[in-house]
Amino acid sequence: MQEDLFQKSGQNLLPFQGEVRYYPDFIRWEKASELYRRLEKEIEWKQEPIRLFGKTILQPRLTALYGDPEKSYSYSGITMNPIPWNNTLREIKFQIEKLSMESFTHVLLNFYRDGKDSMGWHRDNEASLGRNPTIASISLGETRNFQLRHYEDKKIKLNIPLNSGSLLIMGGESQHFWEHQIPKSKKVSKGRINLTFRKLI
Ligand SMILES: O=C(O)CCC(=O)C(=O)O
Ligand SMILES: [Fe+2]
Repeated sequence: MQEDLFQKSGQNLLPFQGEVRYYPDFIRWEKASELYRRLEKEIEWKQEPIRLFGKTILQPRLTALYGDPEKSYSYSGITMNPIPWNNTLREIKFQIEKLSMESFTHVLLNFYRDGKDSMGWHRDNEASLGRNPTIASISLGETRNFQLRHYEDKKIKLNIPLNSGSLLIMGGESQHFWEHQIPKSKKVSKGRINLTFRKLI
């Protein structure tokens, strides 16, 4: 019983081969709503084309990259040049770095306008992230399901509903052995903003 009190957040949710830690109440609810409203307005959202199986399609969500100006970030056949940090993002970065004791150089932002927006199965395993990257992910707005499955045995699956104000930290070997996605949802009609803080080396 007692132990439950201390395990509400931060314990490793993966059974093996990596770490995924969830902090459901990292930002309190009213503050999370305020940050959502600010970021919806302030961020230079774009719908980027990507190459998938030899075809060019538009991503089913809006994105933006902010961060230290000297490094660009390439994934799924696109290269993004970062926009310099703004105050809202700097404030969130500061709080995450304090909790995780890691430092981050960039944040990739995703805006899922409604349940039709999504992100398919992938691993964040670009060489520019280093061997065992720590990725810190903030959720604001509507709750969406974050699904993980083992890369080799795809039957091993986890579902984590990410609520507004939550922080999810992926680390260790997780990007080698686990892939993740945000599936489409018929139940969701409002927006969710996600921020994934990364360290590019
Ligand atoms: O929206 C999310 O929670 C996941 C985002 C993600 O996986 C990514 O940006 O690589
Ligand atoms: Fe990802």
